[in-house]
Amino acid sequence: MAAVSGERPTITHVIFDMDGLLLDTEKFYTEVQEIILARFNKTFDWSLKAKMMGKKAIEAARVFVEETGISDSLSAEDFLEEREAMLQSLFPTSELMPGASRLIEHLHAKGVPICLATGSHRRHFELKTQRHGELFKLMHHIVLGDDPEVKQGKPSPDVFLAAARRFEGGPIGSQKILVFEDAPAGVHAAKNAGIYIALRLIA
Ligand SMILES: O=P(O)(O)OC[C@@H](O)CO
Ligand SMILES: [Mg+2]
Repeated sequence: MAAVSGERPTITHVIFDMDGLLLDTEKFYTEVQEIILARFNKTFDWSLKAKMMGKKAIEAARVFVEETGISDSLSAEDFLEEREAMLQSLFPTSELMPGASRLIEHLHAKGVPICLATGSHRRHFELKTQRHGELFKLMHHIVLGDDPEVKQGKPSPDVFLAAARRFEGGPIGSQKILVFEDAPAGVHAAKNAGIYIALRLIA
C-alpha cells in the first residue's frame, strides 16, 4: 500500500479516469440501462450502477444481466449490442465535467506529467472525445480498456500499472502518482496498484 502513516508523499505524476470524472458520460450509461431494464419491469438503481461503473464493457454487461436476474432472457453480449445502438448517438454529445479542463490545463502548464487510464475501449473513446480533442492531446499518453496490456478491467490494477509504465522515464513508482477516480471499481484498482487516490464525490 502506498499510504504509510507519518510519511509525506511526493506526488509528481497524475493519472485521470475519464467517464464520470473528466467527461459527463455516466449519465448516458444510466439512461440506456434504465430503458433496457424497464422492458423487464425492473428498475436500475444506484447499487447496480456502482457495481458497473469503471469496468470494461463486457465485464459491466455480465454484472448487469446477472445482478438483475435477466441473464436467461438477455445475454451479456446481446445486452451490449442493444445498448450500443443507443450509446452511439449519445457519446458524440459528451460534455466535460465542471472544472475538468481547468485542472488539466493547469497541470499541463505547470509541467506535471498527466495521462488517461480508462475502461472505455478505443471506439467509444473516439466518440466521446470527438469534441474535446485539444484537451485530450495534453495527456502524455492514453491507456484504453482494450489495450493489450490491460488483461482485466478495474478493479484489476492493470490499466493503472500500464499507465505508470508509459510515463517518460517510467515505470513511475506508485507512491509518486495520484489517480483521480469516480467509481468504486476504479478506486479499488488504484489501491490494488498501490497508488494514491483523489475521489470525485457525487453531490
Ligand atoms: O474507466 P472509466 O473512464 O470510468 O470508463 C469506464 C466506462 O466504460 C464506463 O463506466
Ligand atoms: Mg470513471
